[in-house]
Amino acid sequence: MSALAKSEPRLVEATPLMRLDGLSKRYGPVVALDDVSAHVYPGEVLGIVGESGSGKSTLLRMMNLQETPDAGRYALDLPDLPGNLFDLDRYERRMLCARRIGIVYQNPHQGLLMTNSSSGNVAERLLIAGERRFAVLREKARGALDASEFPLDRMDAPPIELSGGMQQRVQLAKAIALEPALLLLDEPTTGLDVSVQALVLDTLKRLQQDRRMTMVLVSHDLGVIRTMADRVVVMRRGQVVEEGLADQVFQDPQHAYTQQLVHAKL
Ligand SMILES: Nc1ncnc2c1ncn2[C@@H]1O[C@H](COP(=O)(O)OP(=O)(O)OP(=O)(O)O)[C@@H](O)[C@H]1O
Repeated sequence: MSALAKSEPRLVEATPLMRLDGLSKRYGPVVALDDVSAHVYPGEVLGIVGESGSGKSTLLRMMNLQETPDAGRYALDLPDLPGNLFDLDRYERRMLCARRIGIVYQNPHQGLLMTNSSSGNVAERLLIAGERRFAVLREKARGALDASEFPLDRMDAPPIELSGGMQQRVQLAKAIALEPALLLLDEPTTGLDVSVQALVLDTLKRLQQDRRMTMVLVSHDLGVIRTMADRVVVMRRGQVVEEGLADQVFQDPQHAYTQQLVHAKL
């Protein structure tokens, strides 16, 4: 699928950058998450895979502090943060997300102002974090767009005038503009043509390798997870049913549900 070979498995470091412990969330009678725990090591790509409704996006929204669970804890191994990030108030959450967590949504309307310029969308992230100098904003926005392999001659065009692949690159530029500690990707290539999807995945992989970026990638597409992830969490009905190194999980799935997923894909 991708022109870039998957990198060698990275050495596992002792302290996870991110740790989720016992997250549970109900929406009325629907159990979206049931005692979910997961962790991500620095520089690693964690893939989260599972059927529709298994709780993947809910989990990612929690990592982006957009939602609070009914129970559970969330920690990032970064200076000056509480042991449980759900203890932060709304303003503190917003600042932490703007400065340290980037997110790319499946639907660009969720992440972008579609009629503002692409460079303006990226600059907005920098503005929230306190940058006010116009020349610096523009230069940093240009750098982030360039790193996302966005065609710079279109940087003043609004996303609404761009292709789906380019829109995802603007989202990506906005997400990485402040070099976040954690990059969250929620079905970032779903809905794109297969060839465009491969190019966007190549960009993500290049960024990951060059910057040793820590990523959490949610996808229902095993091919995407297989291309990108070092480790995988398999979710079903709000629970983690299997977790392990991606190659192991794909070659020798242990849980009946994972076996079904893997064999359906072959
Ligand atoms: N805001 C909400 N209000 C009510 N129910 C919700 C809400 N968000 C999620 N749910 C429910 O929680 C469950 C998990 O949803 P979630 O979107 O996390 O799954 P998913 O694995 O990401 O699915 P998909 O791949 O279809 O996006 C589903 O049953 C969903 O209907």
